[in-house]
Amino acid sequence: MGTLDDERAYVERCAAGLRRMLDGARDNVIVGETVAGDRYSAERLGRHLKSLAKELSEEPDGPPFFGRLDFGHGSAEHGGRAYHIGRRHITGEHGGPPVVIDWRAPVSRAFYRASARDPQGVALRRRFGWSGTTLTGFEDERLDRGEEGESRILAAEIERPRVGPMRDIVATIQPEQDDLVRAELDTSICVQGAPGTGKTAVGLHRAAYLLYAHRRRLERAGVLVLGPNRTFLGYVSAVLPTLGEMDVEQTTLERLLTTVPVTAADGEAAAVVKHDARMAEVLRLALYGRIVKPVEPVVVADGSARWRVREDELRRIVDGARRASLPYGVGRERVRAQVVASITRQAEARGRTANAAWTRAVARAVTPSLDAVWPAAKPEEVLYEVLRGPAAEVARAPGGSVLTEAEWAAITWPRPPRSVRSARWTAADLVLLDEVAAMIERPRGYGHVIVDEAQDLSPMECRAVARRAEHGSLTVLGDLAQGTTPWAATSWQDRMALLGKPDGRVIALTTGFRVPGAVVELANTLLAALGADVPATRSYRADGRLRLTRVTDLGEGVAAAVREAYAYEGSIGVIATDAAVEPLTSAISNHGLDVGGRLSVVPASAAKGLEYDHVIVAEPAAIAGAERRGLNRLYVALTRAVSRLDVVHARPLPPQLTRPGGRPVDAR
Ligand SMILES: Nc1ncnc2c1ncn2[C@@H]1O[C@H](COP(=O)(O)OP(=O)(O)OP(=O)(O)O)[C@@H](O)[C@H]1O
Repeated sequence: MGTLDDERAYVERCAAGLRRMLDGARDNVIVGETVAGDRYSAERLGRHLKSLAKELSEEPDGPPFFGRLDFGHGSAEHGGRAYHIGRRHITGEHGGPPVVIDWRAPVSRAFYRASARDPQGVALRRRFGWSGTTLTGFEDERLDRGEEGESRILAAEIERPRVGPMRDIVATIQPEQDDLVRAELDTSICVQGAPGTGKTAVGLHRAAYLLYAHRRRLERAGVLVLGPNRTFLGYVSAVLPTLGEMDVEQTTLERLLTTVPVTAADGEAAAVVKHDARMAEVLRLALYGRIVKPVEPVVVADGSARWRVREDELRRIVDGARRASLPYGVGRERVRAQVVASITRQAEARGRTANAAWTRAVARAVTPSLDAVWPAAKPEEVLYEVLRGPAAEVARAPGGSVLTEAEWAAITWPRPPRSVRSARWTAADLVLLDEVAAMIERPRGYGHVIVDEAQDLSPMECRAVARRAEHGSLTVLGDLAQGTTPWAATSWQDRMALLGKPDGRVIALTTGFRVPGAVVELANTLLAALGADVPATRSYRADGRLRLTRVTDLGEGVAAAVREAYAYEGSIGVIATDAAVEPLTSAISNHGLDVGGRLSVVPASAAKGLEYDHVIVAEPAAIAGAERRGLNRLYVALTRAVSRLDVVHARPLPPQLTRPGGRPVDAR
């Protein structure tokens, strides 16, 4: 079974194994660059080996394993064997069995899933405790004897103060999370989870798992992770590389859709219309409205000959291409090809040989006729026509009746730019431009797309994501209670349909690993007022502290709370309305306290998905009152704390925030 000394000796074997892998990878870099069949594979192989060599040599000296499974003799497949499980596979000596098994391998699954009730052949599960790279101890569960208990190592990992960016959770993935991490590649899933239930962690580990299980397919097709903003990505983007996965594209939807600079902003009324699913129809009609009925034949001069495609034939060609429901750009090229084919037939009937150069020349020569019936289109031009105004005039154009007059008035430019080149685009316009671009030419898709904070996606944004997962699958992560956009989701079924996966399973995660129990209780009192139909959650954490402090001067009060927070280790986040960030930053600095380092002052609008060890929420009533879904915003702010939450307020607290049981919160 192994004593601590045995296990320490095993750590040495792992180190030797890693050295062997590193030497092997280095040798292979040299060989790989010369042996691969073609340039593309040589490059790929070379890149792969180089990154493996780099990874292995730069591997932070993390623990080589975190767990061990000893199978009982009764297990058919693994009878009597023991396996160490770690973040990465470590090869054994002389082609022998690996010394460490990757956490994603099928056999590792039992580490996360086996229980006394269902031991899955496991006699003993061992969890290791480390201090840096020193193995400090282990905990055993003799599942074959029905032993299974609360793990101290697990609790310590979950309750550890947070510093720096988010870490992986491979050592402590919970069974309900493991189910989602290992869901089949072809299944799209939607995870509804209260704050801190590990949605983001699950999404990232699912990406790593899928890449392991379907490496070939996904390396080619690509995996995309979409987060709500850059700060969030900064917080989570190190997790996949530490799991050895460098090739996942992690970005925000806005960045993914940015084809033109955003230099203007919409008011809420305009944004709401622009994000409505009906805009897809408006844009479709505007784009296809550019196609006009042919009124002239196509005539191509060719030396002494003149080739002609009659008006009625051209009309048939155009109608046929329209009916084929091809992307607009492909339709245009089909019309061109059919016109050229018709001319080729005529020419050949007259004894002309149609070689490639001649065909190309004819194809060029028909462009003016093609432009007249099926003009080339750029997304900006189409959107310019839609937003150009005046509203009443645009409303009469194709697609006019899809929106009401008031809606047209909301989105058309009050002072239209002179030309498309001088148009100033907004963030919502990016989504519309993407819609048009995709109607002209299908965008690149991915094998798997993971979208976080998905409750905030608008119907038009969902369509943009759906297009990228059309031939792949989706992991949708979110919490209906945390929706803060005007178009936030109220039901996952609707969103999954908009995301193109109406049959995607919706699964709830209900155990919170971030927020301490007392804080969850307080935040939960808001739920009734949020109108979101979400299951109740419980916190895994019995530790933590909640304090409500009424002050006369908010800046002073917050600075005092910060000073106290500095006495503990871990990150500190002050969360306030966007407008209060500056004055509070000054107030904190004026008290001689450093902003930056482990203290951040965060606008409530950017706090989503983040967590701090100690959170100070400044003036909840102001956060709740700052926007239409201000109470949802407050719910997000209150649920960022890992160890301690201070609520500091000069104004009365919002009445929706009550003590469990319904008593209003007494500030003092
Ligand atoms: N099984 C686990 N073991 C250890 N830590 C975990 C586990 N699951 C989640 N955590 C930790 O709990 C915290 C919250 O996780 P995460 O950010 O993924 O939750 P979330 O559901 O996305 O939250 P939110 O809705 O607030 O964005 C993180 O620090 C994460 O590492």
